[in-house]
Amino acid sequence: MSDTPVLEVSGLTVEYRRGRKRVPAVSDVSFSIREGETVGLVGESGSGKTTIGRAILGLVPVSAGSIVFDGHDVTGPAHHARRREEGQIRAVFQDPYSSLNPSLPVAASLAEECGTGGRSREATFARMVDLFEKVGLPSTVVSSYPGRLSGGQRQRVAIARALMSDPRLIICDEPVSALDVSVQAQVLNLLRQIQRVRSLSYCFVGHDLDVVRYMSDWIVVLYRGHVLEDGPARTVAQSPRHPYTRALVAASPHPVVSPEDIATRPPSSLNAAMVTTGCPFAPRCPVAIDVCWTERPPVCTAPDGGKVACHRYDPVKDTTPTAEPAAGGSPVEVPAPVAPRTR
Ligand SMILES: Nc1ncnc2c1ncn2[C@@H]1O[C@H](COP(=O)(O)OP(=O)(O)OP(=O)(O)O)[C@@H](O)[C@H]1O
Repeated sequence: MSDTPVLEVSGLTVEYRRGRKRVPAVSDVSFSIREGETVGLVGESGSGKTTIGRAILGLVPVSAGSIVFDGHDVTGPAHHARRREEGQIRAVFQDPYSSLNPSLPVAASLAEECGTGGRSREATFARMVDLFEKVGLPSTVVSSYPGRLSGGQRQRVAIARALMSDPRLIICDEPVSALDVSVQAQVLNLLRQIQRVRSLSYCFVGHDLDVVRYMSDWIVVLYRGHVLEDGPARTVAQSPRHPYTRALVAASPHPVVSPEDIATRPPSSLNAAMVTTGCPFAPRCPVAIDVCWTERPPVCTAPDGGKVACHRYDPVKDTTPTAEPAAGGSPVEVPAPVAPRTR
């Protein structure tokens, strides 16, 4: 794996319009992806994972921060056009069926979407057959209609399609969530195998920490658009520092709280207050203390380069407490904030 960052995301903030309001979906997110590396974005529904992927793909406007790909600023749709045309950043989404034209054979659908790149029809067709073989599909699939393919085959087609332009980075957004468990491992292993051969970089989006851990070198844990923790995948999954990550690990393979729970949770005035002042996880944190409701947590750097945004992080013990604080208890000594840095 090279040390060269292929992608550098710094202070990314994305807001969506809801009526007259602009609501932040992603706030001040920073991470980098090196050549041949996989960075996993994990968090429950609504944490901003897909929005980050879409911002990298240039599909949503960026309110603040920057996205640098291969040394070039590609922040926002306009700056991104050239890289997108060159196909250097591609995506594999959860539902491959939605992006295949059901009324066209697979080959025609792919040629229509990806273009021929200056190649003849025959050469394009031959390249598809070659890529299909590499992703474990029979060559007959090129002339099949999408509706005739299994979910696993369709996802393999989506992977082949992403590879058509020889990309350097692929955004894998929940690529196995819609597949049978028996097929999930096959597709994940295929992605890993392709990565090894091509030194591809992945930004792997998922809500299942086990899957994200399996695929990633580095994991970024998101909660309501904020990074609560990041670090080497093994550390985050096996020795989580943040109370939220600990809850995610304990609940894996299911998120700590179901999406339905979040959707039906009434927004209290306390919740509303914490959005602008305290830690976003405070309303659900088992070890939150007064300061967690009123002040943004400092971003502390752990010994292995990982970061944790938590008032209760103890840099000496390199952990956060797991028990409820005693009534009126005071926080552990909080280290001076360390500016987030890309690795
Ligand atoms: N087009 C949009 N317009 C307005 N709000 C949006 C839009 N897309 C996403 N959001 C909001 O932005 C926040 C982050 O959504 P996002 O889909 O990025 O999260 P996620 O972690 O990928 O969730 P999921 O796993 O359910 O896809 C959510 O509150 C969501 O409701």
